[in-house]
Amino acid sequence: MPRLLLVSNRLPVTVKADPRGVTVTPSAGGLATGLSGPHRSSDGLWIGWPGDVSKLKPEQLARVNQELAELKTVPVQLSASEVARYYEGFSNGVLWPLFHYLLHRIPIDVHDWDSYRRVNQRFADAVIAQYREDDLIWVHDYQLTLVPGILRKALPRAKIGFFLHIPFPATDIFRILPWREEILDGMLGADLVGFHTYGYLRHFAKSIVRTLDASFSIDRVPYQGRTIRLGVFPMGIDVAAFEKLANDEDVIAQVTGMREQAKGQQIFLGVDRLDYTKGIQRRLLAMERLLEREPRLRGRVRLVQVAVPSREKVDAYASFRRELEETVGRINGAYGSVGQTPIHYLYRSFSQKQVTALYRAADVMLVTPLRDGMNLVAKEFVASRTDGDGVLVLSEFAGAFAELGEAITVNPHDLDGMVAAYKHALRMPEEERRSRMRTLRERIQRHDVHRWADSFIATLEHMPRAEPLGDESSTSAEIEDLVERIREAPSLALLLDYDGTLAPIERVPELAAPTKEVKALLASLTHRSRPTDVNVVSGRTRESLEEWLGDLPISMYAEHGAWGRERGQSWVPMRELNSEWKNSLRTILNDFTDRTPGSRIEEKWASIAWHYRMADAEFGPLQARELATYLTDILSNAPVEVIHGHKVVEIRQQGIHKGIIVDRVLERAQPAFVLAIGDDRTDEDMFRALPPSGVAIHVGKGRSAATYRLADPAAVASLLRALI
Ligand SMILES: O=P(O)(O)OC[C@H]1O[C@H](O[C@H]2O[C@H](CO)[C@@H](O)[C@H](O)[C@H]2O)[C@H](O)[C@@H](O)[C@@H]1O
Ligand SMILES: O=c1ccn([C@@H]2O[C@H](COP(=O)(O)OP(=O)(O)O)[C@@H](O)[C@H]2O)c(=O)[nH]1
Repeated sequence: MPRLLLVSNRLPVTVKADPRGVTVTPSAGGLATGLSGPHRSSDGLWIGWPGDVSKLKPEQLARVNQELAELKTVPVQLSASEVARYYEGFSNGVLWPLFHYLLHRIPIDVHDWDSYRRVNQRFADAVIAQYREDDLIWVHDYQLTLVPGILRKALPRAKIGFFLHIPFPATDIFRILPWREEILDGMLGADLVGFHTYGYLRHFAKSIVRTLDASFSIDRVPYQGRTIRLGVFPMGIDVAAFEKLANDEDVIAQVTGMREQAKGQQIFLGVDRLDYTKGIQRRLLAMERLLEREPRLRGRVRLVQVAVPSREKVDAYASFRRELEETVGRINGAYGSVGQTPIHYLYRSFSQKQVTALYRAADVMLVTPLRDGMNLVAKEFVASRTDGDGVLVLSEFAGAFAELGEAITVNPHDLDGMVAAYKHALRMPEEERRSRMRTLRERIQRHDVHRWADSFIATLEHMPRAEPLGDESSTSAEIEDLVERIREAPSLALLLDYDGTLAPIERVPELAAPTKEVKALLASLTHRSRPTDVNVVSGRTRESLEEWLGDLPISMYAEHGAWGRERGQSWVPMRELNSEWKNSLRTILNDFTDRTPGSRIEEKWASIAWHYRMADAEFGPLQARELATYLTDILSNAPVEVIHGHKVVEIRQQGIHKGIIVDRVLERAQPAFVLAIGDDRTDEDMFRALPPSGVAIHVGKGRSAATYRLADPAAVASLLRALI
């Protein structure tokens, strides 16, 4: 197995310093357990933040670093300001509430993006420093979404996986984020992007379509010359470890103690980080309503709520804690008595052993988040019930819901429904409880955390390595060489595309008029000391070219070569035009345009184009596919071609393409050197028709038959200027 480089915000260690010294101990969280096997067996490294070590003395820090190295971990130290801005400010103040659909928890003014970007760069730098050829890199979670993108640029052929542990929200929520493009682009730096559920995967894929103008098919995303695979990998837990703990003598003694103490009462249990996503407030309100409506239950049920301190410096967490504690006080004040308290609220963290004892002691486990990526507590409860009893109440908004359908399911936004679920749980006959628990146990046993880690790693390992696209611009030395060759040629013909080559692409095509500089440049080219034939070969109409370039001493070819106006002459068709086939199309195209808001028809002489650039990012392509299939079918005997281009379906008379202009120019001008420049698929026809001595330049990224590449119209202008 290749070496594994694991990257997560937190290292799976706990650093403790007290007057006796400092210790670094591996922590027992879900991720740490699941990945410890592959980490060890691949002789891998884990890169992450070791927690706040700022108060350690230099000799203590040296000791910590040595222990971290022994544990095969690489620390990324964060300053107090980075913790405040990258971790608390952006990751947990913005991304966390947004991805959990809780928009009102996001501060109005967000300004920690810069720090998020810089810290992601620091994590990526730490990976790059450790990387050896053939390593597998696995980056985790929302704190590090930019890391795969940064790594892809530095290590184009590396195998990179990314796993998101929290929900990916619906597109309309996600696109609120001003940095949505950067986040998606960062995640797509990976070869494999994993999610807990298919719902999250689908939301991600749709966001790609809407935000990056990319496409996807089932589980593949073609993006920047690579194919990224999306996968569903629901995380499990270390079932064997929980089963073992559940049967531990100490644990059983604790369970007996708790049950004794709660004699005559049914125990409801909640175990969560104190987080507003976990639905703790509504869980309490439902309990309050139950006690209010069912007086006979007062003194007969208790809710033990563990609330682990979490992200306390984030305002939303601090205010949520106040709200929660007020509710606990109110319920206990109203329904408690000298001898009993309905809500046992424990604001601290417990060991895995203590948590397992709580799971075993409970009658009803309440897992009722408003949203939760997975929720491992639900699975740990099931794993701990080696006695086969216990009822799980589970929110349909937890990722775990996709696997644990035998639980009593609740919508935490429906308080009456929650109350009904509590009653159902209290009354459920033992036989039914055991039957449901049996099925739940079988399911989590099969899909444990080791299987989760192995299956992600195996999928990543077997993916083909990304091949660099080779679409970098030509070097300045290469371009200087080319310019020299052209300058030496006794005569020259230039075939220049317009949009994307002489003018930048505009969202509204009518706005792409040439600048004064470009027009002056074209004019100067015609005055070179050696004969120079300047041709603009465009997909635009005659009218557009005439309006924009008609006063220049150049030749122009419109509609991909259907029409030409050669220097000093008037517009003539380049082929015999036959437009009868158009009549039958107008009704169909009008119908599609009416049904597709944002689309429009552009009628030219030799073609009709249906543009959908401004239509809905998902609906437009769907309609276009239907239109193209339908037209190909009904026009199979007509002398036309149906071309599905970028955001356009074009129906064009057969035999008309930019390639036909190459022959015409060669024949007319007999140039010693011919140079064609273009950015689009239609320009490839021109490149293919060049004689062996001709040279083609592609503008921008993407595949092309051209030998040279320039970045953009500005680079084209500077090359043309060098020819004068
Ligand atoms: O590191 P913290 O800020 O203290 O937060 C603890 C972790 O919380 C989140 O957990 C998520 O991952 C779980 C496992 O996949 C999943 O069951 C749960 O639903 C998620 O909320 C967070 O994603 C981690 O990065 C944090 O370390
Ligand atoms: O006092 C506690 C309470 C919880 N946990 C652990 O914290 C994790 C919580 O994971 P979950 O996926 O449920 O939610 P997250 O906190 O990651 O959002 C589980 O493994 C719990 O066993 C713990 O170790 N001590």
